[in-house]
Amino acid sequence: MRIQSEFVEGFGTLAELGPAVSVFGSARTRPDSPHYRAGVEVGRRLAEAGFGVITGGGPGAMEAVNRGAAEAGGVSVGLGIELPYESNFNEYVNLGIYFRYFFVRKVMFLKYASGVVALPGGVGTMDELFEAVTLVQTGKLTAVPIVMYGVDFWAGVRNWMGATMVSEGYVRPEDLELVHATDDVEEIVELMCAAHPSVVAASRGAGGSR
Ligand SMILES: C/C(=C\CNc1ncnc2c1ncn2[C@@H]1O[C@H](COP(=O)(O)O)[C@@H](O)[C@H]1O)CO
Repeated sequence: MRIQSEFVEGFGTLAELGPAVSVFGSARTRPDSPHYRAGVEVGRRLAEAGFGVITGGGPGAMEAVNRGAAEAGGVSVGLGIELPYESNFNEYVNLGIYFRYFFVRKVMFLKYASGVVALPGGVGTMDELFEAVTLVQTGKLTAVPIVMYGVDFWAGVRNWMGATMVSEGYVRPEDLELVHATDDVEEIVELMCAAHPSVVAASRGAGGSR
């Protein structure tokens, strides 16, 4: 059965991955944009700190993050998705798996994530980000840092959650603290390192930059 084989292949391939951060973001981010440059920096700094990256393996922000990680010598995972039109891994993926089913792929994004970062994006990015928030909020996923990169970009969502969801009683105020927002790539790396001190120690032992 195709669904079962996708789970088996995903678990089998990723089980030995080591610490990695799942990074989501728009397929449409242009290579000449500040958000693409930020994605490259996120990938590069996470790799230097000892974390692999996991993206959707596609273009835009996914490519940027894979590029930064691969160029820094890190593990650069792409979880590709079969789409009605042709889609390939971006050239910076060095460990790739293809999925037909979004829901199987989403399990893989989070089961192997030591943290989650959302770069600016559209509905796909929102879906992946809020899946992570929901699983941590409900205790189905061990709490890991979840970061929105781009304070201005995400401000509307964050403000609405506070002003409407919390005040209507649909979200607990403390649940807002599950998600950090920053414009600083170093803060992302610090959050991941603080949550996973063993990665920092191993990275130092291997001659890493931290
Ligand atoms: C639309 C374009 C390419 C689509 N290719 C994708 N390949 C892999 N993963 C994708 C793709 N499109 C969306 N995703 C997933 O959703 C997130 C981005 O969605 P958004 O709506 O663009 O924010 C991303 O994290 C992927 O996991 C253009 O060439």
